[in-house]
Amino acid sequence: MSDPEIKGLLERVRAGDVGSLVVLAKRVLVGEGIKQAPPDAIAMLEMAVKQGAPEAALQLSVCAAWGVGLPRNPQKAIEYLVMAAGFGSTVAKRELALLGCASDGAHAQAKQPVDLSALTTAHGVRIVSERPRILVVERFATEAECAWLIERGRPALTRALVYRGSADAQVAQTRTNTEMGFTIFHADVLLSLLRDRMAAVLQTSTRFFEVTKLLHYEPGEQFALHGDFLQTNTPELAQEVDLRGQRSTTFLVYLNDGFEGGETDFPRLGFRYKGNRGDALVFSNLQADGSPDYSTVHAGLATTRGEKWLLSQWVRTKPVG
Ligand SMILES: O=C(O)CCC(=O)C(=O)O
Ligand SMILES: [Fe+2]
Repeated sequence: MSDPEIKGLLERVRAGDVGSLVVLAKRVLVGEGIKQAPPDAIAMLEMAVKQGAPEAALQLSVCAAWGVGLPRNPQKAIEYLVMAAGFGSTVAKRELALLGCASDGAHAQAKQPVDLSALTTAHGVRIVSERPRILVVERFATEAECAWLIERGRPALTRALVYRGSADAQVAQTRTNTEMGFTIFHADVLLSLLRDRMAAVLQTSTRFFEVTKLLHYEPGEQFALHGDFLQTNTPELAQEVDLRGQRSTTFLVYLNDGFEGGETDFPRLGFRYKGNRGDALVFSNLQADGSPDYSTVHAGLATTRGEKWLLSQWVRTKPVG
């Protein structure tokens, strides 16, 4: 955002425009065109909430769920969702329904925390291979959760990129599909709990998780053979691995049915997997000594009919800052 744009925004905020206050708060939260100051951003969002702005309550629900600008507190996140629903937000009402919560805040009146354990626990983990470690979790996500994630991410899709010789990602013919990342302005409470569910399967913490990606393949689009571990053959990539850790694990959730082809193919293992909607495939990318395991190279094969939607979570060996 340029200086004149910020100036205009500040003027509208001073004139009492609550919508502009929310826009400004979001910029301040991430430092876009203005100095980053998360506590100020939270204070602005709280001010906007006092004026009944559903967008502000929704953003606060994300901040509380993800621990951005606020200590991580899923119960508090749900309180903000209830507030947004009270201000008339249909998105908040739908998200609360998905989380199994009443949108009238009945639990708050009863002074009872919402039981989130069912949302953050996974059942039916099946070991497909010990070495390399491959797991399948059927019905990891519900149909409603899958539909929600597709709907939330769809508007933000852009061409998927590839990391090659440098730390900057590039367009490549080997990756022709589209993707989006659930950054703080696309994320929501549900996804934060789904990541807890993934962490429960992996017996780790979401602190090691990169930004969760939504992948979309139209017929003919593919993600050609690749390893998810990072190459360390250039100084930039070696430094990146030193600093941020290797990509140790990949967690994929298949979000739709009804396409042909489109399997995740591991040619060196003679293994191919195509989940039904909600099923998860989890695999390790590293050997026991932490070096890349080349037997885990894999491809997202092109679909021959119908589109494919997938949630892709890369997990590092070090906390992601
Ligand atoms: O689309 C697929 O099946 C594979 C996706 C993938 O390889 C990844 O996200 O790392
Ligand atoms: Fe991959």
